[in-house]
Amino acid sequence: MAYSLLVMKFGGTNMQDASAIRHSASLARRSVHEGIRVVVVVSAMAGVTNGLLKLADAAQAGDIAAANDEIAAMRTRHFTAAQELGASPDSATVREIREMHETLRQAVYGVYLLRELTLRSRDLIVAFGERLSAPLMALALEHSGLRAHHLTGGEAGILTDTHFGNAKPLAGTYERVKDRLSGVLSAGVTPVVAGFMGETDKGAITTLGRGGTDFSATIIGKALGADEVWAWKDVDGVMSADPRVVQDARNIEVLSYGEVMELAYFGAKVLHPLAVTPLQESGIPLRVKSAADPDFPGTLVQADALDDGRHPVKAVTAIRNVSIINVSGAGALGVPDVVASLFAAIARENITLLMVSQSSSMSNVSLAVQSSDAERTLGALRGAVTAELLVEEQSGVAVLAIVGSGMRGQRGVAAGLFSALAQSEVNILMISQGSSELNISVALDGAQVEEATRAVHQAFRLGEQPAAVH
Ligand SMILES: Nc1ncnc2c1ncn2[C@@H]1O[C@H](COP(=O)(O)OP(=O)(O)O)[C@@H](O)[C@H]1O
Ligand SMILES: N[C@@H](CC(=O)OP(=O)(O)O)C(=O)O
Repeated sequence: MAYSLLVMKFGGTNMQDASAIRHSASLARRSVHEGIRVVVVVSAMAGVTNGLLKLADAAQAGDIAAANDEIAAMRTRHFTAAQELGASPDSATVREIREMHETLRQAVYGVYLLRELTLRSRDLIVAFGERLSAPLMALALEHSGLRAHHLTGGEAGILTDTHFGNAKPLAGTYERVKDRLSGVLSAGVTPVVAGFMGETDKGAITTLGRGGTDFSATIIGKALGADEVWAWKDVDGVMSADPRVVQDARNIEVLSYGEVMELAYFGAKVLHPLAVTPLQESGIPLRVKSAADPDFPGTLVQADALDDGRHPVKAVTAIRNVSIINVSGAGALGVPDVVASLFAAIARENITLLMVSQSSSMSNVSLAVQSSDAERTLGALRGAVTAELLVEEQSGVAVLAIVGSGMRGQRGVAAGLFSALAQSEVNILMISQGSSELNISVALDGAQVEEATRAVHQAFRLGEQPAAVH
């Protein structure tokens, strides 16, 4: 296909040091040299986002020395990369990096003085990772002979709601992004956008949730009507399981938007769960590609799934660190009002429910949530029900899911899952099947999740090459 416009996303691994950045820049340059206009969207250098979260917590806890040490180490890392990419000490890039670290230090000092870390201040701090890597990518592109211009997410036009930490683009975003980036592109300049971040209409910095640079790239892809969005990764593409867990995990050639969303929702870290949503209406494909093997086609994510009829399940994935919150009490849960008030309390707290089940005797409702949300869930539910209902947490759980559009209407898939788990002596705590029939998920003991993933991968022969589909 002859492309005219591509959006390319480079994640933390592809930005981790000068040589990775230089290689990423060369991947963008290859396409620009073929006459394709390219928008580059970058993540923070690997580990920087976690470092920023850690230092913000340290400042809130009163340990300003630890926070400053972390900032100093980060500054050295960015300066070293800039220098290795050819920036002189008095260059605009080095000056900008120095100024950003100074602003970061001041923001962190504010947290320390107040001993208060709001979601809003956390976003301001954590977005520095992407703001600092964008100039490095622009530098690498310029040294490779291109003209480049870096922008923050807000400068690129990404306007979001005020859900700090998990913000969503507002409708006006697409027009703004188009306005702001079209001029840069038509001047023959490659825009480099800091991913993961946007801003509110009042100019406060927001972030789009962990792994959010994928989402930034697809928002920009939709806004500009790109031919495709390419997410470069350190893996071949979206695979039948996490290759760190299953050795013979295989690349999946084609997945539908729906399948990828289910996979991402159920823990496949390879893409942000909402990444494909901007592409669904326009049908713009997303390609997940390997930076180490750029000519390998990777995974094409598009509107239609391709099913070979022999592999109803395409992938197995898991979410770790899950807690099951059990609400029990004889009879009380049979009253519709009581169940409604449980869900209303969850919704007020903006907690994501991974699974829900209610016993047929109506004496028990179980909710699976990320363990990091367990405390808030317990509080919300205890506040919502009367004292005769017992609200308890069972921690150390994992949720395993099988995903594939070929499961629809196919008999025996659930049986295959349960027997694979039974043979591995894995006890199932909860079961759920989405009405879309794109997935079946089970909650199980977290200590058994890797073994269970491997058993399920083998039982559904996910490591095998699928038959050709015409
Ligand atoms: N089904 C899967 N397919 C591919 N990678 C997966 C899958 N599940 C988990 N992963 C993990 O996701 C990682 C890639 O995601 P991530 O590190 O967020 O990418 P990046 O930061 O490069 O955008 C891989 O290294 C891999 O271990
Ligand atoms: N840096 C952010 C955003 C992101 O998308 O990163 P990555 O592309 O490395 O997964 C994070 O760690 O969440």
